[in-house]
Amino acid sequence: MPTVKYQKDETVMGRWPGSSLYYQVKVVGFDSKSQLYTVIYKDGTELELKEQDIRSAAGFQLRSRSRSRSRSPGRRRSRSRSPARTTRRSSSRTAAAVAAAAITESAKESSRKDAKVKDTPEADLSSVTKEAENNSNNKHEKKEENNTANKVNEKPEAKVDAEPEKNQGRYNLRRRKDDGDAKPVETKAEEPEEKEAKPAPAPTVATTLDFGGKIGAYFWLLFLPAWVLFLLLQVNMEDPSLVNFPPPLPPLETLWDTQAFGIVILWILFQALLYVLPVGKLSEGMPLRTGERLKYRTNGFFAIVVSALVAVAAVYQGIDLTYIHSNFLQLSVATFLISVLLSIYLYIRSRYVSADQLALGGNSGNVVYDFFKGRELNPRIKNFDLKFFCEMRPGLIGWCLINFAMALAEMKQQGLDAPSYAMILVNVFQLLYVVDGLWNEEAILTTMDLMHDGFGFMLAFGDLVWVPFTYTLQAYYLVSHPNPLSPLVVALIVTLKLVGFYIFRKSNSEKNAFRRNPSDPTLSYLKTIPTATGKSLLVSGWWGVVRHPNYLGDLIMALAWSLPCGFSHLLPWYYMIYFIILLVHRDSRDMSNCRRKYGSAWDEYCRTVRYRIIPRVY
Ligand SMILES: NC(=O)C1=CN([C@@H]2O[C@H](COP(=O)(O)OP(=O)(O)OC[C@H]3O[C@@H](n4cnc5c(N)ncnc54)[C@H](OP(=O)(O)O)[C@@H]3O)[C@@H](O)[C@H]2O)C=CC1
Ligand SMILES: CC(C)CCC[C@@H](C)[C@H]1CC=C2C3=C(CC[C@@]21C)[C@@]1(C)CC[C@H](O)C(C)(C)[C@@H]1CC3
Repeated sequence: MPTVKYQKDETVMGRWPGSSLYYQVKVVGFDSKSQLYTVIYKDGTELELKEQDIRSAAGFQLRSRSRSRSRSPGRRRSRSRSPARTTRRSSSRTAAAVAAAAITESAKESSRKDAKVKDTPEADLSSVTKEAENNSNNKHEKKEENNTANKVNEKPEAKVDAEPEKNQGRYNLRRRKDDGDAKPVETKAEEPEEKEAKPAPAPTVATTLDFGGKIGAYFWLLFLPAWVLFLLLQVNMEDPSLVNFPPPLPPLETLWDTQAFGIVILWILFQALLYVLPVGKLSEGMPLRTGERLKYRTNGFFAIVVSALVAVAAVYQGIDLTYIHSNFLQLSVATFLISVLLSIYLYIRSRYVSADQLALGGNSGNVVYDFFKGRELNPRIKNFDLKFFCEMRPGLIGWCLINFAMALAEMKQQGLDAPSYAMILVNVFQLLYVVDGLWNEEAILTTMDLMHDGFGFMLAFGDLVWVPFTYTLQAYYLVSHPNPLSPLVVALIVTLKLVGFYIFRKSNSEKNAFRRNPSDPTLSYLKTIPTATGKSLLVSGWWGVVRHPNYLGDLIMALAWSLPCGFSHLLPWYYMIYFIILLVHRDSRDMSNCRRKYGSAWDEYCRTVRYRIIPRVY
């Protein structure tokens, strides 16, 4: 690296993304194209930093022991702490607040003592921790070794970042061992120093390819639709056993039905209309890399109530909803076509958006992989958020409508006056799940899909086809495979469902409330681990039991959905099996994302909370 400021193997101070904290790092390389330095932290975390976020080690001066002794005890304690320590939240100070305090206090102090500090680039954490600890009633008693690196807060930085999360975009976080063969497709020229307050777009490059990478993307693109077709053919059979493989294929021309296509289009338009109505709350999403917070119309509960009223009115008007049962294959093919067209549109438009609008994972440079995974994080047509809409409306509410139609089909086919217990349980359980999701619609804004994943084929197909046409298999199965249940069994299954629901709801609400307002007084009893990004991790409460308590609750509920169908066939257990695979994979995706984001703080969390989903088992 002949013409660059910092040399390979040089030890320097690198700013941690989104904060004004500097750590000792080693320069590993420099990319002249992107003008980024690759640096490695002591804990092995590798980042790419701009030159302006690196300082020479000599420019920093760690506070000497003798000097620190003259300070208040609160100040002294703070310096020995690592970014990955466990703290008790008393008066609700969290890492975000600590980081904010670090920034604002250090800015205030630097202007107050301008004359004194101007030419003394001295490292200082005291102003940060003073405010933080005062606010937490000095309960931060636990001393821990700094297992990341020597952390210091550069005092005389005039343009400190008021919102840590705003700055994430300037860095490309990756671990050395995760390096894939992905090529950077879009990087942005370095912005001048003066623009630091408004962060530059992210050099969004997918370095870790999920789902088996490029080859995997080809596989999933072919396999997922074929699998849905297989399931739908299977459930139509009298004996849907794997022994009867392959199920007989209907003539191809019968798969297409223009009326079915029209019905699906009308349904999506109807849901879109309900979504844009100025009814309900406008909720703010999590801060994006640019610092912006998008607004979402969270009127999902209103949408499902109106949809239910329309469905019931339609039945009273003599419209035969069992059409859905008898034309299930045709409806699914029509929806599949729409999801493919939508994915193509999404991919094309993603080629024209700026780098800071891309998701970190779907930008590998490989067309097929990016088409599958999705490139753009929040594709919108004006205020109409396509990802949010597809995830929460047509498919999710369609799931309930289809279940309802299956109950009517069961009554018709079995000659019943009312649906069977099993059908009622499946309908009510899944309706509760969807209604709960829509009632707490705001909580979706802190989930992986909304915050991190791009919108491409996987989610478009998942939301529009996978959810309504495979999550309804239990109800479909019951139409022609009755399974009588005794009241005791019903009671046991209901209890199981309620237990699962309680865990699911409580844990999701706890995390959502914490992410939305880390200072929420109702959460002040919880312990947290601050991270160097400014966000904290919950380490007690539900998130202290296992690392994904919400998945645990969801799995228990899935069990309660399959049990009413009995044990005669594997098909109604398909959801349970698929869901275990999905959540285990999702958990490991989330683990590596969080490991990359939070470095040693995440390791600390994993050491404290040892199990992923099931306590003492997994
Ligand atoms: N029925 C279905 O088909 C499916 C249902 N689901 C359900 O959807 C819900 C959302 O799931 P999903 O989006 O996968 O993930 P989560 O809602 O579990 O979100 C994971 C994120 O939470 C944050 N986080 C993780 N640990 C902590 C902690 N200790 N303290 C604070 N924040 C933490 C991290 O984000 P950050 O730190 O960046 O905020 C992490 O990336 C779940 O209930 C799941 O069961 C999911 C998939 C399919
Ligand atoms: C096609 C692939 C193999 C898998 C695609 C996965 C998607 C179907 C799921 C990814 C995350 C989802 C969520 C829900 C539905 C399924 C998908 C889209 C969810 C909306 C269901 C209702 C819940 O209450 C929820 C927590 C809001 C769920 C959020 C995640």
